[in-house]
Amino acid sequence: MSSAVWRLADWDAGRLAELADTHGTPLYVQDLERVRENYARMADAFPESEVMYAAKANTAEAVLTTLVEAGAGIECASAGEVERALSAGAPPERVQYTAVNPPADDLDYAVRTAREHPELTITAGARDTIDRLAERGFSGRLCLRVNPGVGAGHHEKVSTGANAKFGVPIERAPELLAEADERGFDVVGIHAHAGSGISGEDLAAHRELVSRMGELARETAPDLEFVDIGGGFGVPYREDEEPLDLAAVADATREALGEVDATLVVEPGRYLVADAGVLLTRVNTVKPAGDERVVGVDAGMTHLARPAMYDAHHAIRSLADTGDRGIVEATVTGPICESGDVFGSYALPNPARGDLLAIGNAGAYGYEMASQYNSRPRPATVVLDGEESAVDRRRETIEDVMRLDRGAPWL
Ligand SMILES: Cc1ncc(COP(=O)(O)O)c(C=O)c1O
Ligand SMILES: N[C@@H](CCCC[NH3+])C(=O)O
Repeated sequence: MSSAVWRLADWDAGRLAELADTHGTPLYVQDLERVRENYARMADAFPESEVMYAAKANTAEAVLTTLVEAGAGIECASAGEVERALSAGAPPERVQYTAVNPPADDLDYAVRTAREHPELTITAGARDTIDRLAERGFSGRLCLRVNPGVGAGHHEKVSTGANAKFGVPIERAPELLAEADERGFDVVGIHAHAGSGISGEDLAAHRELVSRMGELARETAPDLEFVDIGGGFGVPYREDEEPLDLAAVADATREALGEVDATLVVEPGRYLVADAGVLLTRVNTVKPAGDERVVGVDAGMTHLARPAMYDAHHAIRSLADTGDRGIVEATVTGPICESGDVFGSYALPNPARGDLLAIGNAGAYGYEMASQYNSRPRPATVVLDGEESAVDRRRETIEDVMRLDRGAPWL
């Protein structure tokens, strides 16, 4: 079995430096072999279950096809993700669209797609959504998203299980399931998701969610096909953090679920892709600031939003030939005109202009949350597979950024 943790030191510095020279920076690099290893570990821990990859973590085409080929289904948060999953070859019966306050266009798309592929499952988290599906003539495979009343996650902004935006209160689920059944929907599953980045003490909250879902399945819906307990499996972001003991988590999950006559579904996103990705960036500016150095790099919050958004920590490794420059405390900042555009403070070999740095664990919610704020083009993604490498997403240009503008000369 592959190592449960892959740290920045495990990346081949020479190869990353070559990729940066060839493709420029900032550059996302995603290792498909590591994605396969992560999937295999998850599938191994949950052998009689279905693993649905939460595509929102990373929709690079090669990542989706790699996971589909490995056997994963795909959990999608939008019409765009469903389209990506299907075009990556996911069989429609392994695709789930989780509708969260869905825009009309998404529902139109989902219903049209379900007409063509009746095996597709649509998950609704509000009675309103069920009504809107019915209005569009949908009576196919329906899953009900439940709000179990217990949330978890690495930050309050990613804890969903007790947030009223997500799902119907668990107490109302029996009534809504029965009603949907009477209205002629093919009610196939129940779903809940505690939140993202669950580890340590949060695991107890997750077990509580699983136990409530088990009870709901036994009590009200004995002929469901599946009970989906969401994703959220955490990964270590700090170099001294331990990885999840996935086998123990899986055992505790099965115990908390109890006997149910339905398939257990898990929806990992981060766990499958986070440590398989790095963001490469070059130092542009070095400024002394008291005992510290302010180190400006060419990646910022528009490329990797997590530090600005959640104060998330991502390890940074210098890939430069730093000789005996010594270690300094460096505040690593981006090029965006916001004070929050800071990755954090790092002890690094004294950085110099042109040094290449690798930012770790960038494979999940990295490129996906990138924006064009400050009219900054989004970076390229290169995927690695053994000795092979390929550009999965090309770097945007300023023309790409302006493509939709009214009156752009090339329109
Ligand atoms: C419904 C649902 N499923 C799965 C996931 C995947 O979460 P994670 O990437 O933490 O595994 C998310 C994101 O939090 C989600 O909202
Ligand atoms: N975007 C979050 C995870 C949220 C997942 C979506 N429910 C993060 O980077 O940690």
